[in-house]
Amino acid sequence: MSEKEAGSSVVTRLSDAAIPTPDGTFRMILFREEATGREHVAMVLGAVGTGTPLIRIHSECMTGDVFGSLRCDCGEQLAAARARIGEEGAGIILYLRQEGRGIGLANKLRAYQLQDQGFDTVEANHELGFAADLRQFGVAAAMLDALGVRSVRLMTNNPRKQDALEKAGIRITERVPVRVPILPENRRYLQTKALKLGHRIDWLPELDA
Ligand SMILES: Nc1nc2c(ncn2[C@@H]2O[C@H](COP(=O)(O)OP(=O)(O)OP(=O)(O)O)[C@@H](O)[C@H]2O)c(=O)[nH]1
Ligand SMILES: [Zn+2]
Repeated sequence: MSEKEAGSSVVTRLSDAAIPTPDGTFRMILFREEATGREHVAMVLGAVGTGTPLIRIHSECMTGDVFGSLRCDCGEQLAAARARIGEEGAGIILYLRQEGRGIGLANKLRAYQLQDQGFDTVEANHELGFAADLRQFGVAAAMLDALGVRSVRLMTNNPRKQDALEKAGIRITERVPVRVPILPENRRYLQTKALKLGHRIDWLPELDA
């Protein structure tokens, strides 16, 4: 095991194994964030220690990632990122255990109940006493550092994620948009992300409903 520090985050590499997927055989590398005890995952395909690999930093969304919830775009984004990295033959998915933009699964389900009563995703967080987004990305920088990666092309629609990663010491040479289908179930969520959280979702047809 080896410890790595970047910014204020310290991570310890715990273990790893090959994980074959339809998009290629990734190496799953598990890290522990010392400040919180949370275990975060790096899925690494191919050689990434040189150049500027394509990466996705994905925050845990059990409802979308595992169970295919259509309330959000997470599951589609994760699959799209894996496929795109598979096409390039190299890249990294950092899977961060900050469910519900950091409020945890229990509170996210409460937030969904509020959304069913008419609150949007940001208002629901506020109603529960949380800021709109509690996530920290220093741990992602520490994991990249441990993997020998200092410069990346980042797959995201979220400029705040980009800023946070740059502040944590990672150079971003390009932001690569992640296009996902707009469905009746996720349309309002995507609109709110674009209007209130600053996401660049240029393919949303209109922003006024
Ligand atoms: N609190 C809350 N969290 C949500 C809701 N819908 C999805 N999430 C969480 O939002 C996070 C989305 O993470 P990402 O897809 O990595 O990030 P993003 O900010 O959407 O930015 P992108 O890189 O463009 O996808 C996950 O942690 C989800 O669990 C919601 O309605 N309320
Ligand atoms: Zn989600």
